Amino acid sequence: MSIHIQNVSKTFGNTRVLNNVHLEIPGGELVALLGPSGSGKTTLLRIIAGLEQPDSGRVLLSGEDATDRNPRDREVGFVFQHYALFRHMTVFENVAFGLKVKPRSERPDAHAIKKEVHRLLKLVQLDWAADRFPAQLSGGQRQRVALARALAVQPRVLLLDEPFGALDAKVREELRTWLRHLHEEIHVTSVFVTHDQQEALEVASQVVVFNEGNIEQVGTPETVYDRPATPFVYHFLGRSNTFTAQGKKGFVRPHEFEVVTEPLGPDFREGLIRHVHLIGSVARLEVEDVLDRSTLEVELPRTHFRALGLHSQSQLYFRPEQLTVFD
Ligand SMILES: Nc1ncnc2c1ncn2[C@@H]1O[C@H](COP(=O)(O)OP(=O)(O)OP(=O)(O)O)[C@@H](O)[C@H]1O
Repeated sequence: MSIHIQNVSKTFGNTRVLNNVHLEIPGGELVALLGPSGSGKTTLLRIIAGLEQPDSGRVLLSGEDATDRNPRDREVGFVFQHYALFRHMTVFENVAFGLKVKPRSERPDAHAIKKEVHRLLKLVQLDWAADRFPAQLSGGQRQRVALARALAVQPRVLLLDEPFGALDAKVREELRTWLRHLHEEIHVTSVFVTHDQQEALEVASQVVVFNEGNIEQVGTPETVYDRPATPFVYHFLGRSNTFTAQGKKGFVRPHEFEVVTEPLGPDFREGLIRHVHLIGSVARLEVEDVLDRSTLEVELPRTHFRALGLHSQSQLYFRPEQLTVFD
């Protein structure tokens, strides 16, 4: 199901949270709403769900105006950051809940419900946990139950609000990959809110970058990272240095420097390593630019760092391989 957001604005008190937002999400995409805290992502998600009304503008689902449609009639599934599972129900009962409360005319019989719940639990790889209670599961497992529960009513859109926000880094990473695979399997239009750049870039097919109630850019992860439309997008998506080369001021990402131990040409600058952080396979260096005494962040593969024989206080030469300039 496609989602069209047309000129949506929303104000709470004196704060304009969404400012004439326009967004088109084709059916079957996995879209990340990415932006800093308070930029309006959750509000837009709630407006799509029908949990919040826009002050102006429209929401179209599959091309039909759904702005005044009740949340129940929008066929959306919702997963929140804090797994809102029923604690007194088993995993099976939690997933079955949405099916059991359907009006009698639409409700599947007990046998069909059982079959469907087991199919969904297999999909989220938790079939073995059907008889457990939420308290007997890890955070990541509970979040997968929440997802199975949201999918049980066969939503045409899946909305996820910081679904992995409350989990530790390792589990988050596993669930990212898992969500991407799941989406490849079921292909339901999905929109998730995150303030984590890495998460958006790794999981989504399209990334929507928010800033203070405005959309700064919409594009594939590659596009928003490699061709940011605005300085905000550039800075929000990764670490950066301000750098002036040949009279042009621009930005350079830490890994976009070429580092050598001898000046190979006139465009190489001299630097001094002030500090070395070894982080996994990467060496992150604080480098003092001898020319203007500014400090730059430079990253290179640890193996390359070793091969150059560098260490703290070493002298080196560097030049940007890429300078991003905004007019
Ligand atoms: N029901 C409400 N009443 C009043 N203010 C609200 C309400 N909901 C949200 N806001 C305010 O609107 C702004 C945007 O909130 P929103 O939750 O959409 O941002 P967000 O980008 O999702 O941020 P976060 O990642 O922190 O959730 C915030 O300043 C928030 O305090």
